[in-house]
Amino acid sequence: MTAPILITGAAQRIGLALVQHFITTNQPVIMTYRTRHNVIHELEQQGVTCIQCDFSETNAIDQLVSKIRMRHSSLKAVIHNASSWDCEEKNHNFNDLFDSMMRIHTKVPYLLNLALSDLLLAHSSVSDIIHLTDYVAETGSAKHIAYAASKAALDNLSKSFAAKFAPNIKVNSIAPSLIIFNEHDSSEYREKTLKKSLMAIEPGCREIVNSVELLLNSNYITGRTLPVDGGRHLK
Ligand SMILES: NC(=O)C1=CN([C@@H]2O[C@H](COP(=O)(O)OP(=O)(O)OC[C@H]3O[C@@H](n4cnc5c(N)ncnc54)[C@H](OP(=O)(O)O)[C@@H]3O)[C@@H](O)[C@H]2O)C=CC1
Ligand SMILES: Nc1nc2c(c(=O)[nH]1)N=C([C@H](O)[C@@H](O)CO)CN2
Repeated sequence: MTAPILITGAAQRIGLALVQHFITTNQPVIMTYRTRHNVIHELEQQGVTCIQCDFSETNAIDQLVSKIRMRHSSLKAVIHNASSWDCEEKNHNFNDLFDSMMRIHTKVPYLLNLALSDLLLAHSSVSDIIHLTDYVAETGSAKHIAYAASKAALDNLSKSFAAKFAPNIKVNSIAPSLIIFNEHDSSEYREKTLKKSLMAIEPGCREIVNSVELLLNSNYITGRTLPVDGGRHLK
């Protein structure tokens, strides 16, 4: 029985694209969702283990880990995708904003990596941890200050955990810039955002699927950050 891949926050967009990709490759998947989107039923019908989990709740991590342990004795990979793109302009309670950003983007991956490390080590070959960070982890963001700081902390976890778990577990970050817009994004915002990168396109989720597969298929890349940003750093 092939060990499953765990993907957090995978009921929509990039996380869902990863789940749907692994279904096509017959790779078992455990996914977490906060909101039970309509797609969840379909995923369950396709054999995906779907676990409801709101990481803002105190016991969420312990409950998730125990549910995983009840069914599985090893894991092929853990992909930390769950995220909240919140900002100071929308949330003026800066104390809460900072704590929620750090919790979902840094504390949850940190605690899950430590709690699940024995299942990753039990995998029959080298396993993987992949953190979805962000281009702004490197540059900062005046409009998403706490968000960017939390993603920078998440990126730093890749270095520490890579050193701690080598050679049995590879640990890397993927740092995207624009991958997919949100439905509510205005045409002005879209136009402005597209101009931020050299490629000037909205690449779509396949870019992240390809990046995840590259890391999973490597025997040598660890402790690194894979930038997926259309050359934004050269604009
Ligand atoms: N989309 C893009 O262009 C870019 C994305 N990224 C990163 O890539 C990853 C995927 O991005 P994208 O698909 O846009 O992500 P989304 O903004 O669509 O969020 C993904 C999921 O995270 C879940 N989530 C949010 N907060 C919590 C929580 N407290 N507990 C549990 N789940 C939670 C959401 O659940 P719910 O459905 O209930 O809201 C959502 O389904 C993220 O880490 C993001 O930061 C980085 C740069 C660009
Ligand atoms: N959790 C999320 N994080 C990010 C999103 C998103 O929709 N959800 N979107 C972006 C932007 O695409 C940005 O990269 C370009 O404006 C960043 N992070």
